[in-house]
Amino acid sequence: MIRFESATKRYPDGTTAVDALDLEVPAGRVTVLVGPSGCGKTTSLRMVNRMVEPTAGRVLVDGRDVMAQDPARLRLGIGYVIQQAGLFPHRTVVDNVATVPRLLGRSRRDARRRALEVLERVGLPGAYADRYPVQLSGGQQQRVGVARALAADPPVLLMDEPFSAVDPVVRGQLQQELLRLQGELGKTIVFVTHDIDEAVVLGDLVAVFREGGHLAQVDTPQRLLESPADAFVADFVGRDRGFRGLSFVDAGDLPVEPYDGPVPPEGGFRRGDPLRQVLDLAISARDGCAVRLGPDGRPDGCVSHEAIARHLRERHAAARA
Ligand SMILES: Nc1ncnc2c1ncn2[C@@H]1O[C@H](COP(=O)(O)OP(=O)(O)OP(=O)(O)O)[C@@H](O)[C@H]1O
Repeated sequence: MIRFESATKRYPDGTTAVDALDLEVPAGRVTVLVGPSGCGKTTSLRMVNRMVEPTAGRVLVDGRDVMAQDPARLRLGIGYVIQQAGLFPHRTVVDNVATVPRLLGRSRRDARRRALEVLERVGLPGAYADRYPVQLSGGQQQRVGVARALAADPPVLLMDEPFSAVDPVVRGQLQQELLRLQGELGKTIVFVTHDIDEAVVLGDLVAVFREGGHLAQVDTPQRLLESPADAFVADFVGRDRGFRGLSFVDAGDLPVEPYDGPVPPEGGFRRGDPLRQVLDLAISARDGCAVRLGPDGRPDGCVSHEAIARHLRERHAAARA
């Protein structure tokens, strides 16, 4: 677990980059720091591995003040991924990834084996190993950056806008791959982005910063979308937050009506699917109904968008009661 205790960074020119940050980053989860440009996200992230040293307050990793630890040793347990991967251009992909295991004293052969193993994990099989970074696409370079950060198997991973330089489609793929990888590895990840959609997709917890290095709200994505703490957060999470919030609501207890038609061209939904998908299906269907599929893939009911709206009204009333 990482804990910021009134962590503050003031620069000599008088800029307060981070102002008395109190934040608990739970172990084994993804915590996203999000906010407009210049609000102190990167500075907060870099206080974890001592690339930036707090001028007041403390940052603890597993209960130990980072300032009491040797920076080089501290960083061996903390992977770091940055925008545009930051790869060594004159080293091959496999050598880029093998750098940290080599630093940790592994033999050349051992480090290479480990590098190939993590490259495979991030979706880059052996064929890419001996290429140079310039011979890879932006998305592939980012994967190498992630592989390099994972090579020493650190419990903590710091990721600073790692997917901002790639196009939206590749970005979506990288996000899904990170979630899959995290499902297997369970690292403690601190992820910086200025994109609230990315924050909501990736975060178990989302910390919204406002200008001046202040924390505006820390919550689960669902709570953030449903109950922003104030007008700043509401504005930052965006106007369609109500609709996006439905991504976190399960369609399991939607009341369905009998249906004996075929599977419609737009497809159907299943019990565990998010309500956002069901509502979208209902709105796009010609008759205004989303078809539910049973475990055998055959339709077993349908729900109209009016019924979904009623269900949501009842849900809100129950939450208020
Ligand atoms: N070395 C420095 N000296 C003075 N001010 C600095 C220094 N480094 C950063 N800052 C200021 O600290 C504030 C926070 O910067 P930081 O990089 O943490 O913001 P950020 O939220 O990560 O922004 P972005 O999304 O644009 O990367 C900014 O106002 C920045 O100009």
